[in-house]
Amino acid sequence: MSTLTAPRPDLRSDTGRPPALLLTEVTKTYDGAHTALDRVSLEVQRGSFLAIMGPSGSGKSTLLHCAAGLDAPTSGEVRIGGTEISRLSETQRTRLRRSRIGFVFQSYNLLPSLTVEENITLPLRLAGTPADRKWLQGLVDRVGIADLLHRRPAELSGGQQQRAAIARSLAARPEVVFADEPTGALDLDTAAEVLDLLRELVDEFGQTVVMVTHDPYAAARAHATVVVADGRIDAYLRQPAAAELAQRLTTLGRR
Ligand SMILES: Nc1ncnc2c1ncn2[C@@H]1O[C@H](COP(=O)(O)OP(=O)(O)OP(=O)(O)O)[C@@H](O)[C@H]1O
Repeated sequence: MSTLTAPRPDLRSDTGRPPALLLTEVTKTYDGAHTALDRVSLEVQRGSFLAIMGPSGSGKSTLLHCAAGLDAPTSGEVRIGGTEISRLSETQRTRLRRSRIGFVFQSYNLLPSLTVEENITLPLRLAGTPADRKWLQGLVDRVGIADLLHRRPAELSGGQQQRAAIARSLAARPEVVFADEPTGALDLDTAAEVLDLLRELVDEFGQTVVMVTHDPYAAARAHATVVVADGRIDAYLRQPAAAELAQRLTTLGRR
């Protein structure tokens, strides 16, 4: 078994603590026939930013869903901060997702009838966790939406909505934030700002982020990129250049 390790930023030491995310020999078979993930092992250290890339249909979403407890693997083990989640019941997984995992989606997924502030604190209310006001204030200041808290999502730009979604993902101080194409709906400049923000949250707050993306420039903002092909990890690249990733994906697309 090859366990791959994302590099850790300098100046941070958490020796002795389990990794933020650990996948061991994870296999996912759909309809008892199609193997979407084939014995994938992956270790993501706390405070690191990992990108997942690969051709269409290679298994990126399946990997994200199994790693984030949205779906159960057919075999193998998934641990979030040391807790084995692959054998939990659906109810237990839902509870764990609310308290220990954050999500950022391409389409923001903010509830239109709630204000930005209500959207951000919704995961806490669902988890029954008391709000840490000081943390939340620092978070909305850092994310740059402190002046927008009383607006509804429809009154925000796409970039502002994604910033609000990022603040929501961090409200409960989760073990891992999973981002699924977080810049897919944004123009180039706004996408770059959102990626810079994600990277800064990793570097400043020690947050762990795992991001699926089709964009080599987005992946190049991470500490490392896993390239998935045919349900397996084809490559693990530390700080690859966007051009190298683009070349690799073009080659895989031709296979
Ligand atoms: N619910 C499902 N039932 C059956 N097959 C599925 C299901 N979800 C995904 N698959 C199959 O598993 C494989 C991997 O799909 P997955 O969505 O993980 O790929 P992906 O890399 O995220 O693709 P894309 O970049 O196009 O979103 C594909 O062959 C897909 O058709």
